[in-house]
Amino acid sequence: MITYQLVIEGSYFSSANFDKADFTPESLICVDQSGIIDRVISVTDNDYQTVKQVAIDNNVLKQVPTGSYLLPGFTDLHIHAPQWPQAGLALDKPLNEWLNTYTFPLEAKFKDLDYAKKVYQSLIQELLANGTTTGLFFGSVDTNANLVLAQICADLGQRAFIGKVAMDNPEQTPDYYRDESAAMALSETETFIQKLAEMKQATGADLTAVITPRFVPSCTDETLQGLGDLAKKYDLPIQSHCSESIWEDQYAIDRFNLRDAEVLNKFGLLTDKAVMAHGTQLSDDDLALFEQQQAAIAHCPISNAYFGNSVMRVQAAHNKNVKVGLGTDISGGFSPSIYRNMQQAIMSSQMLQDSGTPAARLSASNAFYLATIGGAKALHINSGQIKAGFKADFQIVQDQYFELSSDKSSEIFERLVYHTNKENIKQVYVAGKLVHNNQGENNGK
Ligand SMILES: O=c1[nH]c(=O)c2nc[nH]c2[nH]1
Repeated sequence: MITYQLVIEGSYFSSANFDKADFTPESLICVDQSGIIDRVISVTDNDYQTVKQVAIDNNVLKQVPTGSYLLPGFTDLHIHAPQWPQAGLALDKPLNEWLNTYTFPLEAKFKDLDYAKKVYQSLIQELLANGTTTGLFFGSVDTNANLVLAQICADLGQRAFIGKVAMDNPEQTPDYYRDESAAMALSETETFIQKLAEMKQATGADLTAVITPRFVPSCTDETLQGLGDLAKKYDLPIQSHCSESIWEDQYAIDRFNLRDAEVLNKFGLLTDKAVMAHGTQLSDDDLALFEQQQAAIAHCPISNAYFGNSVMRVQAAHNKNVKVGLGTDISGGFSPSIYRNMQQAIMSSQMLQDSGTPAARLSASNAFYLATIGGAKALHINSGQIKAGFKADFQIVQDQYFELSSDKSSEIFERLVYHTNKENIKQVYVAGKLVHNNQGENNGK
């Protein structure tokens, strides 16, 4: 019999598809030494008691307490790591003014590596505590600060996709915060790719470099083209913003006489490994281009309420087979919680429908799919489902109203989506490793 790293005994929820979350009662979820779910054993299976006993003997059994449930960890598809000190602040200006007034000055401070360390330590702890097991991060322009972020993710066990932000267009970026030239933007990106690969090798951490043009306005043509070439050369994911606001959408038309998505595609930046944030202004033709390229959208519903000028059409994108996941967009979005973003995604979709877009509404099951399978598909990772062959990324979540509300599984599920706070997330695992413990070391074992 395989010696497991971890065996969790409990009931769990996992998305079956976009429209349905499955509930599975009492099971053993067996995690192998490489952090992959090897088997899920039902209480009615013959070897349930034997496997459980071996797990007890090996001191690797974790029992989910009554009234708590195992859920897959979440993927956050859009986080600006250096904006963490600004989360919940400075949301009083439209995107372009917000960048220049508040955000570029803040990100420029990350040349100071002590500051970077302090902020990134706090951010990663907070994300893990909120059940986020995989994050797709924009760093800052400064390569060394991005390596500090990567090291902290490695130390704390956060699976991380990280990009050195490239921005070199003197017309849209300030003197104090930009890559000096296209050549510098590209060579620093390549340095970051190589140093991250070395760190991954040295630490064994799950780190991936991401090609990161901030957005079309921030970059010269040469940088956009060079980044497209680097993405191809190293076969890497790409992240940027696309049609986030009316201003950004119009900027691409004014400069290129093309839609924002078409500009990204022209430079080789809209690939099947691309994750484009926001997309509130995407047209049907843009969605068709996303589908053709198999590119994904990071839906950031809280941030979109401030900067997006409208609600992103998640159902329309999903119906066109465009991959969609959720992003907090720290700090355009004030909350580090994907739960808060699931709730906002549902509420915003209701408003979209009420304002005349038919069949726009999202359910709790839809939002949960976006937070789990949607994000994982966008990044091509086997995460977000509790199933053999998937990464053992989990959160153990307490149902606060277990004793006074319905015990129907579909209603427990909705309660978890609507009511889970950081305090209710008792433990979080990435690839079978405990990365957040809000329960005391031996409690519940
Ligand atoms: O929400 C956003 N946050 C940013 O930092 C940013 N940069 C370009 N476009 C952006 N949108």
